[in-house]
Amino acid sequence: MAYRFNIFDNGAALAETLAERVAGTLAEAVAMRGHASIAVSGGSTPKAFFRALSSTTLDWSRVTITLVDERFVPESNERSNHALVSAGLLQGKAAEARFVPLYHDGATAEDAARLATAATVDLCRPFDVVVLGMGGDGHTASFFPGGSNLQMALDPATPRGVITMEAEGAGEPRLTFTFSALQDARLLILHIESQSKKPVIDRALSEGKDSTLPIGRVIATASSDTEIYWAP
Ligand SMILES: O=C1O[C@H](COP(=O)(O)O)[C@@H](O)[C@H](O)[C@H]1O
Repeated sequence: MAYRFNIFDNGAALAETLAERVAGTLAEAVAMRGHASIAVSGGSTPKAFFRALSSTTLDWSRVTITLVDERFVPESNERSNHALVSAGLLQGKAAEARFVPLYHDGATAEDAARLATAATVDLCRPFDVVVLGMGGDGHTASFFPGGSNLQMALDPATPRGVITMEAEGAGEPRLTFTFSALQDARLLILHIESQSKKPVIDRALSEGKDSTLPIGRVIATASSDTEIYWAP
C-alpha cells in the first residue's frame, strides 16, 4: 500500500508529534467502541516516544497495550521489551492501561506463542494502532532476514497471532505477531531514528514487495497505509 514519509529535525520533536497522533487515534477508538488496542515495538528507539505518550490525556483505563514482538526472556532481563514498556510507557497517566505480555514464564517459546495468541485474540481484529520499528538489517517486529519462520510470518494467509522466530541477528528466540495481525491496523506507524537507517528504509521502499528487507515487504503489502516517522 501507500506510505507517507514524515521527517523531523530530531527525536524529541518526532516523539511529541507521534505521541499526539497515537493518543488521538486511541481516544477516537475509545469514543467509538469504548476501548482501544495498541501494539508497540521494543528496542532502543521508542524511549522518548513512550515518555511523551505516557503523559498524554485520555482514558487509559480503556486502553490495552501489547508488544509487536518480544525476546523470549522474562521481564527481569535487561533485553526484555516488556521491561522497556513498564519503565517508559506504563507510567504517569498511562499507568492505568492494561498490558498483555507475549512472554510467559516457564513455557517454551512455542508454548508462549500459543498462550500469547490466545491472550491477544480480541485485540488484533484489527489493532487500533501498531507502531513498528526497524533494525539496521531491515527487520521489523521479529521478521528477521533469514529468520526460521520468516515466510510463515509474512504470509498473509497465516492466521493472526503470535509465532516464534529464530535468526542469527536476533540473539535469543523471539515471539512475534504475524504480518496478518499487524498489517490492517487502523493506524499503522513505522518509527525509525538514526542517519544510518535512512539508506535502509530508502532501499526497502524502492524494492517494495520483492525486497529482501522484511520492512519493504510489509509496507508494500499491508492493507493499511504506513505513516513513516523518521529523525536523524
Ligand atoms: O529487536 C528489535 O529491534 C527492532 C529495532 O530496534 P532498535 O533498537 O534498532 O530501535 C524493534 O523494532 C523490535 O521491536 C525489537 O524487538
